[in-house]
Amino acid sequence: MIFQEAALGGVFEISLERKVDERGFFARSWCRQEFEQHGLNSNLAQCSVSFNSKKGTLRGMHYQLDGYAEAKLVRCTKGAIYDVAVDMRPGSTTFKQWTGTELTATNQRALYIPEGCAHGFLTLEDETEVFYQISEPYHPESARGVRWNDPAFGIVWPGPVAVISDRDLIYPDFGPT
Ligand SMILES: Cc1cn([C@H]2C[C@H](O)[C@@H](COP(=O)(O)OP(=O)(O)O[C@H]3O[C@@H](C)C(=O)[C@@H](O)[C@H]3O)O2)c(=O)[nH]c1=O
Repeated sequence: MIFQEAALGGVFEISLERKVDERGFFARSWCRQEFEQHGLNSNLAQCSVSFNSKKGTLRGMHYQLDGYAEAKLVRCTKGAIYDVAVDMRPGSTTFKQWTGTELTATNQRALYIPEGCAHGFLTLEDETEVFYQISEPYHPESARGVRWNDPAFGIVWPGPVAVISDRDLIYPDFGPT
């Protein structure tokens, strides 16, 4: 696997290192040892699939509170997404900054999002499937979110939002509580 750290501390773009032959290729998509060598969280509590019927579906921006904070490895197995992480770690040098990248079934790239970052994506095609590996169990009581268009973060999305859950639509502006 090829690890490239993003501008947001601890976020990595991970590409496949393909071993190509006449049949196609073989490539490792997750490896505990390589994750540990790069200082990434190698715990794996669950894998999940998110299917999105329509282009312009936005899910996010989600995170879980300390104690249940998740590291996520996100991959697009059908279609295409613009995948975004926002740094929600007070004290981090990149607090409130964001990074985004296109993950597609064709580029086969994954994004690693560390604990303390909010995560979300916008689908760029109909019938897009996203595959997650997540380090911690789902704990809805600890789930939190920030709004996709909150000016506190200024995320620049590559297209309009057509489908979004009621919950994700109404997160209040981020600020001191
Ligand atoms: C996230 C999650 C949801 N669910 C259930 C709750 C609900 O009935 C249904 C849909 O849940 P949600 O509306 O929270 O799904 P969704 O909005 O797709 O939530 C996901 O968004 C992206 C951006 C992430 O980063 C994920 O970690 C997760 O938070 O699935 C689980 O059973 N386990 C899980 O781990």
